[in-house]
Amino acid sequence: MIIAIDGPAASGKGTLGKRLAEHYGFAHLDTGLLYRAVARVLMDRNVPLADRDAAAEVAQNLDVSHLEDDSRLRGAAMGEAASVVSAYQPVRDALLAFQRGFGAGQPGAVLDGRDIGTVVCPDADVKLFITAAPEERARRRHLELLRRGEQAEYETILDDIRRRDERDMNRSTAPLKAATDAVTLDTTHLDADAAFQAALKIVEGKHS
Ligand SMILES: Nc1ncnc2c1ncn2[C@@H]1O[C@H](COP(=O)(O)OP(=O)(O)O)[C@@H](O)[C@H]1O
Ligand SMILES: Nc1ccn([C@@H]2O[C@H](COP(=O)(O)OP(=O)(O)O)[C@@H](O)[C@H]2O)c(=O)n1
Repeated sequence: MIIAIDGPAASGKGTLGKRLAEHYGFAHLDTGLLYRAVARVLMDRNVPLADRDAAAEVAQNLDVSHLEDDSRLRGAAMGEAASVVSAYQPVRDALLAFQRGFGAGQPGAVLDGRDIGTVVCPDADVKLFITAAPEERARRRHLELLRRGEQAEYETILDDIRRRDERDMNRSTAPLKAATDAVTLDTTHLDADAAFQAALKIVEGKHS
């Protein structure tokens, strides 16, 4: 079984994906980490993010084995940079096969990102589109960054989130949007436990 989770920045996709995967004993892939990792390699090499050919070359040769271990990937700068390189079609093309093959040989997989229900797994068994008001998402990300020890201003994070959503929704390739057969879950007034319970109902409802 494949569960696809999409939605804007800091809506709780990863948190939910992890919990659903634990609940069902499925593999989980936070696909944002792939784009963050491409951005990180470019930044480490001092290559401008605007260099599309270099970004494509990095994506084609990306080492996907240590994504979860690297806390720098989760920083605010990398999220912004990921959103720039993720708009390049050759970068997306290079990362597609890995995402589509993810979870093969497992009882199931949960993938979260921006285009899982629309492009990566259009035949997913369940598609969730997780949203929350930008102010609530900024509040969550602010807390998260402070906990990680990153300097962060709420207003700056809110601006960053709005700009990134705008870019992700309006790019020509695989824009952020709900698949026509996705169920939208607004978590503005749901804590992580309540969001998980609501998602579980949707998943079970699709399979009962
Ligand atoms: N429903 C929720 N209510 C409050 N905080 C949440 C909720 N879901 C996730 N969080 C917290 O918000 C932050 C962003 O969540 P995350 O799962 O990383 O979002 P995304 O993967 O969509 O960027 C994390 O610190 C997470 O613990
Ligand atoms: N499937 C995906 C996942 C992420 N991305 C891009 O990667 C960026 C970082 O994604 P992320 O999921 O790690 O970001 P957060 O929602 O955690 O802030 C996004 O802003 C998108 O531009 C994408 O284009 N497609």
